[in-house]
Amino acid sequence: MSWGYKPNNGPQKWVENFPIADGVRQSPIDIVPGQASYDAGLKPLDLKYDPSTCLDILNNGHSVQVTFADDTDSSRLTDGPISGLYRLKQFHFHWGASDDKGSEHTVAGTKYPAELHLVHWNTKYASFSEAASKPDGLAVVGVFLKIGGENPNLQKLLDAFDTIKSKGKQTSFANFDPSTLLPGCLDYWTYDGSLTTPPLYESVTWIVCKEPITASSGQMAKFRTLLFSADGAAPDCMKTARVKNEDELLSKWCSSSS
Ligand SMILES: NS(=O)(=O)c1ccc(C(=O)NCC(F)(F)F)cc1
Ligand SMILES: [Zn+2]
Repeated sequence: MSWGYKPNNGPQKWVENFPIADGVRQSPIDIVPGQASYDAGLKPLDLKYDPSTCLDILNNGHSVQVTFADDTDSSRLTDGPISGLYRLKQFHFHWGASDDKGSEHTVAGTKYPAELHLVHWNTKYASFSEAASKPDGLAVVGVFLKIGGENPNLQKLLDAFDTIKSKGKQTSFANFDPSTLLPGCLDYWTYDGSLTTPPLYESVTWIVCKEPITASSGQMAKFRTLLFSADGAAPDCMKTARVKNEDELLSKWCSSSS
């Protein structure tokens, strides 16, 4: 039985096979803006993405993921809270069964309907897999989705969902620019945390954007048509999101405007 989001294999059970679930820097957390400390030493994020590095879109059974060619530095993250250069590997989403929940991080207890994660790895290591388990191996940019107007950039992804409805399906997906999914303002909170799904490696510098992007309720409903289950198996609608115990956040807050 592999990990998932059901009562018998979900977040409360992950510690049985992944004891680091009880670790010291587990994500997600509740971000409490009033308790975050401002750090004037933090730089604005520098994100540069090359749409020609976009490869394919995949239903991996616990999210929908868009994967990028990471053999060059052309899609990368620098500055912000990190040192060095981190290459974009993939982005994916977490969402809920209804519009009132779904994000993994919360802001003073507020849940958003979904959360986008842009996953980057530190090029001081030879590959993503080598970086994935190192304390400074990964940097994930998180962007909240809130219900609002139709998002035409998000729609390009949703239009591909019908061909990757069940687990394991993937299809080519070219020339998508992930920066079209970023908010206008890139102010962020940052803290040292972990992967939010098994193996829960404590290898992530989290960079959570303060400003959400929008998706319509209909667009959120499209995420929920994706299935956890493989072709032929009993259909099991995908709803993701791990919500960890509410603990203090020792975060730093950057305002690139100041
Ligand atoms: N939801 S998250 O924290 O952005 C997140 C990002 C990446 C992975 C991932 O690549 N797991 C596979 C690995 F690396 F071999 F462990 C898991 C979770
Ligand atoms: Zn994620």
